[in-house]
Amino acid sequence: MNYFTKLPAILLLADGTVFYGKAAGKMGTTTGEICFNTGMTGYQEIFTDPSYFGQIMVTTNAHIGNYGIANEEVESGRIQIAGLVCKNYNIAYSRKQADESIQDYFQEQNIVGISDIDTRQLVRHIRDKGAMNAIISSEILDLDELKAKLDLVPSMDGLELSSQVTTTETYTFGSEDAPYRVAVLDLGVKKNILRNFDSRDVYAKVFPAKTTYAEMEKDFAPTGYFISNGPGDPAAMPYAVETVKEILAADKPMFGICLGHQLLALANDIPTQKMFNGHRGLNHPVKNIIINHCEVTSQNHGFGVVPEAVRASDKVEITHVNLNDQSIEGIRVKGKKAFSVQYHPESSPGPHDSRYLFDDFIKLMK
Ligand SMILES: NC(=O)CC[C@H](N)C(=O)O
Repeated sequence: MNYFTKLPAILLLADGTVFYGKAAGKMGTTTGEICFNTGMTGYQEIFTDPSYFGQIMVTTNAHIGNYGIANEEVESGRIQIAGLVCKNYNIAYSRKQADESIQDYFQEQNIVGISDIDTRQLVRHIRDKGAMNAIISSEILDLDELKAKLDLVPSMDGLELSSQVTTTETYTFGSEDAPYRVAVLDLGVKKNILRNFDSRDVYAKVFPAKTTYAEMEKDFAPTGYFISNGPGDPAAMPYAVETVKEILAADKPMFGICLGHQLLALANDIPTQKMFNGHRGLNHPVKNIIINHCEVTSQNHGFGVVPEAVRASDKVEITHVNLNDQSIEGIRVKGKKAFSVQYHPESSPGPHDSRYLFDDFIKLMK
């Protein structure tokens, strides 16, 4: 795309609302569940977070692309969002350290976007109407045709997506002679989680989503297990719930983040539910009720554990609560070495308040 020519594009929501904007990224059509992230920075980390697979991302920060793309600043090997909706899509960038422009990056990876959208109006609309599917196109400008395509897109509710983003082969991260060995069940793991392990003397081995507990034990004999973040509906992942149950039965140290938290709840008979609107941003206040301390957290989830079921459970206790909506942000399993949080302590991007949870996991493995 020439810097000066902006071609038309359309964003159609499942409730029939239409936004007209300009083509960004690859010319084409894309679909997914629309969601918004309120972070003021870290767009590249957001684009490459596998938890966003299948979702069209609305960025509320007014400028996207303005500091360019740096090859190192990724959370996985590729862009995972299904599409981008933004206000100012900046092809020119300011940072000397950047390797390329957002436009080259999106074109290389076949990502379709739309810019020049009033994202404040759009976000207020989604906030009031709740999560829904959407379609972006810069090639089909006929609304009936777009609607027909959008009608075919499955709901995120009930969708298993981890098997589409997980590694196909096992790989290791960190130094082989590190004192702790963690088996990572890769449901869509972010690189910064592995970096946080490495910096704490952990040798991690990453396993495909459908690896069983027995296979991980036999192959790696880990000191502890990590259940990763990832996309999709946790209730559609009985295979992973089974693995978590087996790790619990063997009473191995276990830490879960986000999707991993939801699976730890499911393994303790606590159901999960789709949220009206997810939590996605870098400034969500969470209270650690064990030490009576507030953390500002990085979040990205569209499902949650059912709070009443957690409160009624005699198997788990609540460790963290969201101060905006009182949702359950952390649990630990009574009598076991297992705990989890709904938010992202590795926070890439985001504040580092919650990194102590990685240290807590190390203590459990000591
Ligand atoms: N970041 C994550 O692990 C997200 C978990 C789950 N897919 C959700 O949207 O709630």
